[in-house]
Amino acid sequence: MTKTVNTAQLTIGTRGSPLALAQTHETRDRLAAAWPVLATADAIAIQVIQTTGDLIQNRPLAEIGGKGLFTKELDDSMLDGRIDLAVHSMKDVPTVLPDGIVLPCVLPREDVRDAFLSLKATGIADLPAGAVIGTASLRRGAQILNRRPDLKVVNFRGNVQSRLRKLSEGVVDATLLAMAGLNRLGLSEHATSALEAEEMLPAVAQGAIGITCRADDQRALDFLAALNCPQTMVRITAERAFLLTLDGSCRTPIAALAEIDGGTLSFRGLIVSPDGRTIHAVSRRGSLADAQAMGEDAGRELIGVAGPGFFDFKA
Ligand SMILES: NCc1[nH]cc(CCC(=O)O)c1CC(=O)O
Repeated sequence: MTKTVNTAQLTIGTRGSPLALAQTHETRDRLAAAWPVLATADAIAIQVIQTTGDLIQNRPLAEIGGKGLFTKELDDSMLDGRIDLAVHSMKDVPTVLPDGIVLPCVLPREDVRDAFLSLKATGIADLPAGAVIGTASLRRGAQILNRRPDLKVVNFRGNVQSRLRKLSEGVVDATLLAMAGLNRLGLSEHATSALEAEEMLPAVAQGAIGITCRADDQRALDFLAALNCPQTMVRITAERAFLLTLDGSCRTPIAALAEIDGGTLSFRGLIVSPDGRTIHAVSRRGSLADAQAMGEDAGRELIGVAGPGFFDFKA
């Protein structure tokens, strides 16, 4: 059986931020390299779609609330058939996907660490007392306050470029950004240092790019199968199972990191109160095949330790 593939109709949907576009271009290039039929100039179209998270720039994400702030409009476009694939930062993808949409592919994971950026200090430890940290991330703010209760955490949003500008203007003394984003934008020279996981445990799925398609779109599933990185999939499966069990979003102070060492999967997770005073951590080791169960089990342990009301501060 032969089937003619209408390549001109493979359309990738993406947010319009420079980081989202860089990730989409990486995806397009990998598709073109894997599939000669996708290597011609107009074989792959890119469609920029604005999401609610892109529109609302002046409020903390935690306040806007709701899941899928950066994904809903892309999901709707895909279900309507206007796009075939959507490229996401996995960190922004809700743990439960909408009916009819699947995640068959994650690209090889970038640096998972958070970058520390400051013109005044080399790391969290040597910031002057009372220094102001700009971050919109409850996870980052709470972990910093846990170590340095004297620091002041202020809300700080916007894309990578605008945050770098505010840092140079002295609006804040330091900020944190994902190393992965800086690397993908070619801006890693702006990182003063990279924080190891012992000091700042990253967000669930930080540094991973995921590509979704319609569950019934066999052509898209075939194209994506060639791009999937199985190790990254195992790692984010454990981390997302942990997040799902804790019923958290990227707006709750939850952090997790799964790593593969030979045939062993090791998992670390934590939850922290927004003021940084209370931290509960968990770790697990096991086989790669148990990724999902390991994340769930670690999540249940933390619920048991912290009590079900731990996240009651949630909006
Ligand atoms: N929440 C926004 C977001 N989503 C993904 C990244 C960075 C890239 C990644 O983690 O894959 C960022 C910016 C940041 O946290 O600095």
